[in-house]
Amino acid sequence: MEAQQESIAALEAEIRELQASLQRKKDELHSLKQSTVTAGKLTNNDIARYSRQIILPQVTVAGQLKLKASSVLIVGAGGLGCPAGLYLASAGIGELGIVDYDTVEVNNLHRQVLHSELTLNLPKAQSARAALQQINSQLKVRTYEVQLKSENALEILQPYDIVLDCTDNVATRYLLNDACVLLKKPLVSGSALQFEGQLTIYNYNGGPCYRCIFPTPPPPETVTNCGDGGVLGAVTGVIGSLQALEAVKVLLKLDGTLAGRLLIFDGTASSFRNVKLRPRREDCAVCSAKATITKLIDYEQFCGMRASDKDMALKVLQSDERISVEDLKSIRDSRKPHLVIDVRNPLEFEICHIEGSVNIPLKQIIEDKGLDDLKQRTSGGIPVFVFCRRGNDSQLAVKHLRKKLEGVAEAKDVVGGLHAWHYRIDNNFPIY
Ligand SMILES: Nc1ncnc2c1ncn2[C@@H]1O[C@H](COP(=O)(O)OP(=O)(O)OP(=O)(O)O)[C@@H](O)[C@H]1O
Ligand SMILES: [Zn+2]
Repeated sequence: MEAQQESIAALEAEIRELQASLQRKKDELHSLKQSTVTAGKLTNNDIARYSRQIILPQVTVAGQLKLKASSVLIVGAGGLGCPAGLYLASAGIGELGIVDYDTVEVNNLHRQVLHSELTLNLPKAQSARAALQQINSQLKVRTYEVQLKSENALEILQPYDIVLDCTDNVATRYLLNDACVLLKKPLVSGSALQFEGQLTIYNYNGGPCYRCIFPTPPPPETVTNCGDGGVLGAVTGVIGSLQALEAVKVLLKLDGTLAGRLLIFDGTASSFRNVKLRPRREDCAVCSAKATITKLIDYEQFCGMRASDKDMALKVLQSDERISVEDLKSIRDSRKPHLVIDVRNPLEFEICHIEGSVNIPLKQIIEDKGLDDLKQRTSGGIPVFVFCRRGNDSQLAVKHLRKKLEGVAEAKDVVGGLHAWHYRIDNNFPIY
């Protein structure tokens, strides 16, 4: 029995090796065909337009032809995808694919430089295509107004030479990694948050894949996105532009790419650092000979972010421990005594807050710091209503406050937070 299993495993390994070798031959054939099909076909316009890069010894006419025959898929037309798209379109890449399922919001405009006031509320993929074709009418752009998922990823990625991960969530990072490994495509992966950015190329030139570096996903509650943590537009501009640069280097087969290295940009100190990444993991779940992932999986579940799990984690309260914005509005209108606590950080509190509310950040509540006068302020059973931006942190805060104020006063979570207040009570109250 054991001997049989060993021969099955050996045969499977041999098949994988044969498949890899077949793919290498296919790639070789593809580039040979490309070089013959495109040889000597720069138009006068191309020469005039790209002359400043054609005269670079690393590019030359041959290189420009390679770029013209290349295709790049940009996943995410946000803070990173926009600058990356700009430079790829300008460089004379033949075809760009753009995947994004979102629409342009006003809070995108400080960094997502392909979108504008004219394209607010339009699908980002459409808005990006229009902007890119304005820059370069020769460029072919294919848009995919869908969420990239296991069901569609292989089909969408298949036609492209290289993929840019310009998204903002861990599940899509694993999905793109696995799809690129299965399809044998390089993945230029960028990220930016606050004043810092990072960049590398996975699955290229014998370098590691994303799973080699991060075999298991981080706990969902430790992940911060731009919406919560903030980001400076120029920082996404730096990283997105570098993603375009790395893609061009890969397409031109130049040395010195970031495969096997991670570039870290610190915008506060204006410094770049290079960190050597660990080599490919011999037992990597997707890129090694011992791979267990041979087709795409459920990435939201893998990353522990299934909507139901997330809801469970957040639903820490019973319904009588919460209040709707409408009911809170009636209490405020009737001028019954009450206390509104806002648990966002002080910088966010400064942006906007409900009149008369008191700012006690969630961290302080969890650590039970500076809450001493709260019992006094609520004595006689003055009810406490807790706000945050969208109604998640406030639930956690209420859980703690109810223990703290037990026997003194009742604390309730305001369902939906300040967003609900804006949409259902007062449109003039700002949201962000
Ligand atoms: N699986 C996916 N399929 C398609 N597009 C995706 C996927 N995951 C993320 N994106 C897109 O990637 C882009 C990332 O952009 P960015 O990081 O600037 O954040 P944002 O979602 O636009 O803004 P914010 O985080 O501030 O609300 C977004 O436009 C988002 O729609
Ligand atoms: Zn790997």
